[in-house]
Formats: sequence, C-alpha cells, structure tokens
Amino acid sequence: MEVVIVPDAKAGGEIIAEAMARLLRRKPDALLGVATGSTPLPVYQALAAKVAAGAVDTSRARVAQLDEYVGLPADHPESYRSVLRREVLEPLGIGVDAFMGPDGTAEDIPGACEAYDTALAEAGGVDLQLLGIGTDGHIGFNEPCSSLASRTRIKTLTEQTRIDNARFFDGDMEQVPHHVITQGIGTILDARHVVLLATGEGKADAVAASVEGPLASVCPASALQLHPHATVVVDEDAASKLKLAHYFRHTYVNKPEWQGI
Ligand SMILES: N[C@@H]1[C@@H](O)[C@H](O)[C@@H](COP(=O)(O)O)O[C@@H]1O
Repeated sequence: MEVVIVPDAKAGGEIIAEAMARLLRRKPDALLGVATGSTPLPVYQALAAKVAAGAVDTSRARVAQLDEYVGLPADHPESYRSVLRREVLEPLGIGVDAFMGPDGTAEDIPGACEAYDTALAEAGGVDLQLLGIGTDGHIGFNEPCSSLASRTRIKTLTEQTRIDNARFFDGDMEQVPHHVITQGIGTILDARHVVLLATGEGKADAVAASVEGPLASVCPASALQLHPHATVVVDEDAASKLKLAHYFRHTYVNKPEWQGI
C-alpha cells in the first residue's frame, strides 16, 4: 500500500486526477469507479479542468457507481445516480450510456445486486476505483464487520452514517434511507487500482486504523491492505495519527516522477 501525504484536499485531487488522466491516455475506454461524498469533489474538479484544457479525452471513458440508496427514486437529487450525473458525468462530458450502477429502485434487490456484479465483470472490471472513507472506516457502504469477501449486496446503515449523511437531506437524518446497495469489499478489491482519498481531522482515526491497524472487518478500509495496487492519499489532518508518516513522506518524495501513483 502506498500512502501519499499532501498539503490539502486540492493537491490530493490533482494527484488522483492525474492518475486518471494517465490511465485514460493509455486506455481511452477505461472504466473509472467513482464515489460520492464531499471528499472526491476536488478529484472531479481537477479532472474536469484537464478535460477543458484538452489534456485528456474522456469521450470513450466509462464510469461505474460504487453504491446507492435503496428506495430513493432514481431522479431524487440525492440518489447517488443523480449525484454522479451532476458531479462527474456532466463536468467530464460523459454520457449516461457510458455509466453503470446498481438499481436501488428494483423490486428484486438481491437480483439487482447480482446483476450489477455481473455487469461489472462483463465490462472488463474497474480499472481505477476511487474511494472515500466513512468516519467508522467504511468504504462504499460496507459498514464495520462487513465480510472482507463480500460481493454487491444490500446493507443496513449505521446510525452514525445516517447522521453523517443527513447534511445532504436538509440535516434531517429521518430522510436518510436505512438501506443501501453497495459493491462488496471483494467487488471493490477486484478493481485493478484502488485509490482512497481522505481529508480532514475527522478521518484521522479511520485512516490510521486502515493503514496501520490490523486487517479486520471491523475497519472495512483495512481490506485495502490485501490489494496489490492500493494508494491512500491523505491531507495533513487526515494523516495526523499515522505513526509512519515520516516514512511515507520520504518514500513519496524520492519516487521517480514517471511512476505516478
Ligand atoms: N457511501 C459514501 C462513501 O462512499 C463515502 O466515502 C462516505 C464519506 O463521505 P465524505 O467524503 O463526504 O466524508 O460517505 C458515504 O457513506
């Protein structure tokens, strides 16, 4: 696992957007796995700026959704499908036909979950999966004690996650659905490159547990320790509880530029 400590969220966004741009130059129809939440926004902004500047072409890029609320109509402004259209597809000029995600409105939720895993595999798998992290260490919506081998499935949110996400629902946690569909941890680990971005002091404990703690389902993001190409990009605040911060800085500063992340 590589840990990159950056001064702020904007710098983190730039490094990850550059990794996506490099991938798209090498593989124009790459499948980008994208996450919702506030944290990844600087990545999408930096990538959109590269597209606008003609530094990368997204005309053949494909986008895959990480998770979704169950029961919100697809056109609800806070369904993750709507959020990703707004924050990723439109700014990057990617059409909805190049976008795939689980159907949170399906009557047969287990069937929709299985269908999504199949669709991801048939699409050739995710090339780069961007992740944020919950304050409890969740990735996607894999809450603590999710199976490290899990596939896409329905999960019940913890009260803390519903409180954290209430800000997108007029501050009213009662409006936050209890159930979600999320790519499983096993599904996420199938991606060829997994990149987790964490910013702010509120993520420092979760980052330290994920990177330096034991591999344990109680901290779902620790599963990244199993991945052969996992990159954790953190700002100074989110890195503040890492014991090996000095080593991580030293490694990154001395890395050849051509290698990227
Ligand atoms: N399902 C999403 C996660 O994918 C995201 O990582 C998390 C953190 O969001 P934020 O980046 O806003 O802190 O929120 C939600 O739970």
